[in-house]
Amino acid sequence: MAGRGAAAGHEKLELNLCPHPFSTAVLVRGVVPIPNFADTTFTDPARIRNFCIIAHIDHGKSTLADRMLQLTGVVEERQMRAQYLDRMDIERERGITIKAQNVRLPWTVKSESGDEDYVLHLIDTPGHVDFTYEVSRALEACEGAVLLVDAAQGIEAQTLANLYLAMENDLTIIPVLNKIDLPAADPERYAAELAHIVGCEPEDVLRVSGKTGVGVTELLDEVIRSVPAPVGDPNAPARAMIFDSVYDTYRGVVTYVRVVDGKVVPREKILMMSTGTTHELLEVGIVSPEPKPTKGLGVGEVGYLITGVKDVRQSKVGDTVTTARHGAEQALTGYREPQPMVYSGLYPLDGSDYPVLREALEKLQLNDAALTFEPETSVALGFGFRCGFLGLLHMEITRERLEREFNLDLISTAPNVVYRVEMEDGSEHVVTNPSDWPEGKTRHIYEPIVKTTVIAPSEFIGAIMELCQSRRGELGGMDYLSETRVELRYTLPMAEIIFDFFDALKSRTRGYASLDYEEAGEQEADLVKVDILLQGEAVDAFSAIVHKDAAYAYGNRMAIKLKELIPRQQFEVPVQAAVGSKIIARENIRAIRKDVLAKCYGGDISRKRKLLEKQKEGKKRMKTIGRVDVPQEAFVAALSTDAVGDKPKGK
Ligand SMILES: Nc1nc2c(ncn2[C@@H]2O[C@H](COP(=O)(O)OP(=O)(O)OP(=O)(O)O)[C@@H](O)[C@H]2O)c(=O)[nH]1
Repeated sequence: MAGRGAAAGHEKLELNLCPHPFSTAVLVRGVVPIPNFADTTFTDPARIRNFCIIAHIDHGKSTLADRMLQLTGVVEERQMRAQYLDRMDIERERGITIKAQNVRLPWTVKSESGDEDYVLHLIDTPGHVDFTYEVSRALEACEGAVLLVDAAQGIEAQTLANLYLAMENDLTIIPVLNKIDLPAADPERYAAELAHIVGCEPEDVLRVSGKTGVGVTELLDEVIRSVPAPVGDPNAPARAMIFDSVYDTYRGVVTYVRVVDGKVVPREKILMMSTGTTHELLEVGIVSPEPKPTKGLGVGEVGYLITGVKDVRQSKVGDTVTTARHGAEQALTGYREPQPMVYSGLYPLDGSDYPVLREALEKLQLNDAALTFEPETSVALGFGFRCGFLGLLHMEITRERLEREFNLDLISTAPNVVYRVEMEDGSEHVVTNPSDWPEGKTRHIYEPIVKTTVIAPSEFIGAIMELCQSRRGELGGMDYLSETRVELRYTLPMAEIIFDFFDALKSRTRGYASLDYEEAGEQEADLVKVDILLQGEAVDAFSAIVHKDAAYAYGNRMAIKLKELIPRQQFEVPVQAAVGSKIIARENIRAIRKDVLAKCYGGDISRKRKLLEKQKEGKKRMKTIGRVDVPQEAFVAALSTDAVGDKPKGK
């Protein structure tokens, strides 16, 4: 059957956890390129197979990719580390893939007529719903997809979402059950389930264990057998599709492409077709699994280009690269641009960190085209930025990276979705921030909605329906995947789903339900802006846009929370929640005069002074809202996730 791939020739590979292969490459010492492999560019397309692995979160894509790296010999046993292709610290700590990665693998199929050498390009894709756009890019660069399903869990919501994406892209699907080594694995049952949705026989479902390596050789053989070879015209003007671009501190932007027609070679002038900009190609190469410069890339090949450009926005994902002279006339069809779905304000706890935050966001944006930000000011929080994210996990990860990589202490306001407001006077406003909510009479308010798929054991149907209804959901349909598992489809307002929905769903289904959703336009909604007032003054950081029926609950919750968090002042402070000029909730913080000298009778004046100094220091850290001093911790605590019910749905 299959033989081994070329043996790797790395002398020493440092286990450097860097965002992408390039940073590693600079630090790797003594890497000897794999003989006769790096140079095999301009491979005959008939000998190339481009495929990806798609699966629900945690079903084992990265682990299976690890085994493939080992089996094909591109990474040696002693150099192996888990989740080899997940190069960001955060990815490895959380055990999730955020950036798609690609790697070139040699594979030899042994047959009676002799050995046949092939080149496989594997694209490891992220599984979380926030990063679906990465999956869709990866799919564009492939002809086949390995659809991986955990043999102890069966099909989950993102299994279906990814399968549909792959089918839309006309990819050949190879259904595979993973983790068959687990005692709880039930391959018979789930092979039938998988065969049913893919439309094949249960015997056609391959069974592997990414952990032990069982069945992986057969899987690679199957990829060669069933995934079609790429087709393209080698003599036509070059056309390569950008499916990812990352920023590297040392090399500038590294653009990952799949060549469709013609070829790209170093030192050539290339044209980015959507922007019309030209750049000189400084380096062309492949990733296997570290970057290796080559003489060029031909039809069907996947690799990287370096032009010295410093900003990923100049090398847009979905764009077509061609040669500046005698280039192609017609661009390839691109991807849809990632659109921010969730907005939140990010403020430095220490106001003097504002320039650092700006620089940090600019740096992150170099590598994350989906991140948007613009300056905003808040009476309560000072100077900061309104940032747009793909979802809550994206937001959480961005914030964590900012705090970790740039040493910043940040406070973020409650996230919100984007609303469209039509006023009586005919004007229209797009609201990404509650404080931008227009004054005056509104005619129509629109909120974004999502199509949601929930998969769970059928005993939980009632609980799921109840939850969805309480979140203003509309049932779209229900199907049984097997006798005991059911798929429910709901249309829900995005604002209801992105915050704590997943947690609520998990707790009502004892963790058995899985969820996926996709944007589905907008709907008219009865929304109001709730302001929180301290002594009659609105605190912008606490304002929120909520459904009319939820306004009272939000106002009440925040008022109670703030009453607990804000220290008593020398006068009574009313905490109110208001919709327009109507007060809907009220709490009082009773007056107190704190005498710090109370315990210090008689004696030493220097001790008294010290206490007063300490009190003064403490006061400096307070923000003054009107006459009310609010400690920063109160903002942090009031905006913390449980205060507004916006727990993210990561893993
Ligand atoms: N027993 C067993 N465990 C496995 C197998 N494959 C993966 N796992 C475990 O399943 C968990 C998830 O594996 P990953 O490879 O990180 O999953 P993933 O699908 O890449 O996850 P994302 O990158 O977040 O989408 C890890 O704890 C793995 O050790 C397997 O074949 N057998």
